[in-house]
Amino acid sequence: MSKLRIAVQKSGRLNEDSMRILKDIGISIDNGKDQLKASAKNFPVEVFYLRNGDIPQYLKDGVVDAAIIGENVLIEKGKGIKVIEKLGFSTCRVCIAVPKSAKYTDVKDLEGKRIATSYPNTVQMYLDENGVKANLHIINGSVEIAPNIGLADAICDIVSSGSTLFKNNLKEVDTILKSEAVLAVSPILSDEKLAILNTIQFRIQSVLKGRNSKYVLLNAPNDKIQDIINVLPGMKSPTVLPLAEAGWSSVHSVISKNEFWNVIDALKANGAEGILVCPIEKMVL
Ligand SMILES: Nc1ncnc2c1ncn2[C@@H]1O[C@H](COP(=O)(O)OP(=O)(O)OP(=O)(O)O)[C@@H](O)[C@H]1O
Ligand SMILES: O=P(O)(O)OC[C@H]1O[C@H](OP(=O)(O)OP(=O)(O)O)[C@H](O)[C@@H]1O
Ligand SMILES: [Mg+2]
Repeated sequence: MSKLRIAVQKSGRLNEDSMRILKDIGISIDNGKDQLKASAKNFPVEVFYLRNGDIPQYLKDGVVDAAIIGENVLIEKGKGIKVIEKLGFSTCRVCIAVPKSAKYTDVKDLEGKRIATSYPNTVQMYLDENGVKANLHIINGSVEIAPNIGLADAICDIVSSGSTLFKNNLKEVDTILKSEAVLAVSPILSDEKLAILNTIQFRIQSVLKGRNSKYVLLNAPNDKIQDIINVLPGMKSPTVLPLAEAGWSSVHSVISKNEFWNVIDALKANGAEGILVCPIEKMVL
């Protein structure tokens, strides 16, 4: 039986969360130190540990079948590679930044300027879309230093908290794209491998839904139950169970992380007591 070859970042910002999601979907890997390839013990998967920046080419060539990779890298180097799932970690944005003291109204201000970046294709696409001509300086790391040493008038790089820009006396002036880790797929994939990939994707979706939801249990007098049900979304409809104490019930439901605090406030306002909130490991719908 053939194995699905999945690439993950060998080391860096994506590695830990990538390995965690594989573990959470039940793929257990014996990863000896400095191993570049490892087979899962209990699933037809082989994991390849690679540089994030090299993965798009491996996907294009079909050397690996799928990958967990930063979306920004695919946009830069992976034209035509399909993303099948956004994974919700390593969120960042690719931005234009200029020295704090520089004047910047819009992208036209980059006309004729020198821009330092590790993402030349992404910047060029953005400039072309806006009819701006600028000179790109490709640097592989520490891009934020470029304006300070007189190498560039602006930079285009990844921003997350903004602290690297701040420390280098730069300000973010334009966002070219937003990125997060994604599951990407090679265009060359046999039916057998596609079936393995479908199983993996289904499991990932169950894990992500679980991560984005909370299980809530609460007690309430029976005359308040309908009001409480009205503020609970639930997967189907909330579970209502009688308590040992007459006239009281326990209500169980699932709440999305995004609306969590608003729902809790509404539950309290509608007479809920003893509210318990539990994490959900997986949600299989
Ligand atoms: N500060 C950040 N906050 C959140 N996500 C980030 C941040 N910096 C980078 N990322 C995301 O993580 C990915 C990997 O970044 P990292 O710096 O670990 O590797 P890299 O140097 O870009 O790649 P390589 O593995 O080729 O050395 C980036 O492509 C981006 O999607
Ligand atoms: O907005 P912030 O939270 O400060 O994050 C942004 C910084 O993080 C990344 O660098 P990283 O630390 O990955 O170093 P690298 O250049 O060696 O990849 C990115 O290239 C920025 O420099
Ligand atoms: Mg980095």
